[in-house]
Amino acid sequence: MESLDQRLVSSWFHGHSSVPPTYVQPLESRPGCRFMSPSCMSIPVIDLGDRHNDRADTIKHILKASEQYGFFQVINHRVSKDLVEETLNVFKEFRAMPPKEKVNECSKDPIGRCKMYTSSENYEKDAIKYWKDSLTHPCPPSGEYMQYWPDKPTKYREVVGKYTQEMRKLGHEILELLSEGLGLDPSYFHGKLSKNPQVLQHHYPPCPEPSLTLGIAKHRDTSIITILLQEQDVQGLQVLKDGEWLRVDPIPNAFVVNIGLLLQVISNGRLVGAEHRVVTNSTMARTSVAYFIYPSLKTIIEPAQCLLNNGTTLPMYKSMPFGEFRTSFLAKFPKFEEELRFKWKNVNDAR
Ligand SMILES: O=C(O)CCC(=O)C(=O)O
Ligand SMILES: [Fe+2]
Repeated sequence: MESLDQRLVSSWFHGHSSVPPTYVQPLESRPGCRFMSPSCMSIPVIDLGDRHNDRADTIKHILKASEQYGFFQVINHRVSKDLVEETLNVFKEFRAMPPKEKVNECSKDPIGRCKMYTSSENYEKDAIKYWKDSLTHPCPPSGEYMQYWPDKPTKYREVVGKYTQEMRKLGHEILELLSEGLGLDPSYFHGKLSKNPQVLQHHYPPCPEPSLTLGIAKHRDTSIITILLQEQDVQGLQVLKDGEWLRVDPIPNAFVVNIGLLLQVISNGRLVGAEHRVVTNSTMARTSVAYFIYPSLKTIIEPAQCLLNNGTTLPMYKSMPFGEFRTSFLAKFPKFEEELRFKWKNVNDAR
């Protein structure tokens, strides 16, 4: 059997003028133009540094974007441009290392929380594979697990350590705005709900037949929110809005933020954990870095009590510890969200 370093798309794609049959998506999943919106349509942009707007305005905009799209970009976020560049560079240096070395650098954690994989986390189960390689590890503020992170390139731990601390601050700032908008305490997400952040870097090599493949299948994130850094000049991310795929084009010095399924549940369905996917292209490799805000495994995920107005509003979702949520999501995807929903026949049945 092939080893992981041999399976990585980046190890073998050179010199292929067509994609192997196992990478050809069924017709209905292919990234055709049929459902593509005009490129003038885009997700909202939230200016976090806008001194002309007051906080109430920013909250109004961010809430509207989260209700209508579940996706937005943030600009003027105060994360240093140099640090963002250094982070992308360190991941690109990682991506250029020999395959065996990459896999070795990600295989130090005895229980596999720091790891590399190709296609998806479920490679064996993926009947059709995805055109990407990924590297992931926890990045809690305590610094725990850092000894299992890659230590090549030499600056990896220093740079990714600083970057994930900045993401934590930015994540809290965004969650404070969303909390205030929803009517929750501004610090609602500061404790166990954001205790287990995870970083996930994707490398999508150029693909000889982009119209037949996908980098990531249509999915929702199982996070509270996700903050994504995408390379300038390489398009790939798309979000499903009203039945059409909308491109999320990179804009300078911005992060893409999306609402995860957990926040959809906590907000009792008010905010949308939107479906998204990644398409490939034939000329340029693409790197993206996702920072997921996750709770600790025992944290109960359920609609926030204070949004149920003392029992006068029905909860739309069942309660579940995050650990169980993750396991069920992976086992039952894509039907999980449906199962999580209460199906009240009428209001009186519920009481
Ligand atoms: O690479 C991207 O642009 C998106 C990645 C993503 O959706 C994910 O990691 O969940
Ligand atoms: Fe995602």
